Amino acid sequence: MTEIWFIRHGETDWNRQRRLQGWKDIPLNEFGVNQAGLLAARLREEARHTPIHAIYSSDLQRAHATAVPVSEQLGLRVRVEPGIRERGFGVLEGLDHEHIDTQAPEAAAAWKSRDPLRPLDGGETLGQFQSRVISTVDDIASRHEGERILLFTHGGVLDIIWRHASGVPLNAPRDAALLNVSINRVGVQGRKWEVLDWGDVGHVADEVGDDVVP
Ligand SMILES: O=C(O)[C@@H](CO)OP(=O)(O)O
Repeated sequence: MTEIWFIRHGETDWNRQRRLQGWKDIPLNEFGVNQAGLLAARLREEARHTPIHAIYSSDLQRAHATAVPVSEQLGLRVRVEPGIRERGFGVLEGLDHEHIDTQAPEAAAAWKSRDPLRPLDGGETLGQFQSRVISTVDDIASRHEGERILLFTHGGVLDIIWRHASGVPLNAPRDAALLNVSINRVGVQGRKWEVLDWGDVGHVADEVGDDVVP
């Protein structure tokens, strides 16, 4: 088995403003930088009794900047992996949740339908995104059999991971939170994925919310 700890990046201004980022490369805000520091301290303590063997990050700076303080504490380099970047939301990127339906009605409807085949103007279909994420994680896991690794990634990626490991279809309601700097533990053994523990934010107490929809 490979034990993977999926970690969502710290907060950005766009998270706070509820604006969709996708492939837009938005930096952490001050609060997010602080969250990354708290996460790094937590993982340094964890690593004393629970060895961690490798660190991967999405190539988007909000994930990478969350991974860097952890890599410094653990003495491990960050391996950049574009396959675990957020979904490309095309014309929806930059829009906030409040105005999305009026500013881009067709794309917003496609996004909210969660139909894996429905095209999203300028972006990835949900099905393309799912295939990219699952094949990337399977590939990484196969290189780390018997090890424990960290993957710094995004809310949409966590949604795909949770569903795949829990057997919940893409269009069914999700009852798991996708929180900034949360640690989400999954075991991967060949084709069998299993949620070990989800939504651990003990290092930041109650300072985080779930802004990921739908
Ligand atoms: O792209 C975004 O704005 C959100 C969407 O869920 O994800 P994240 O903030 O985790 O990158």
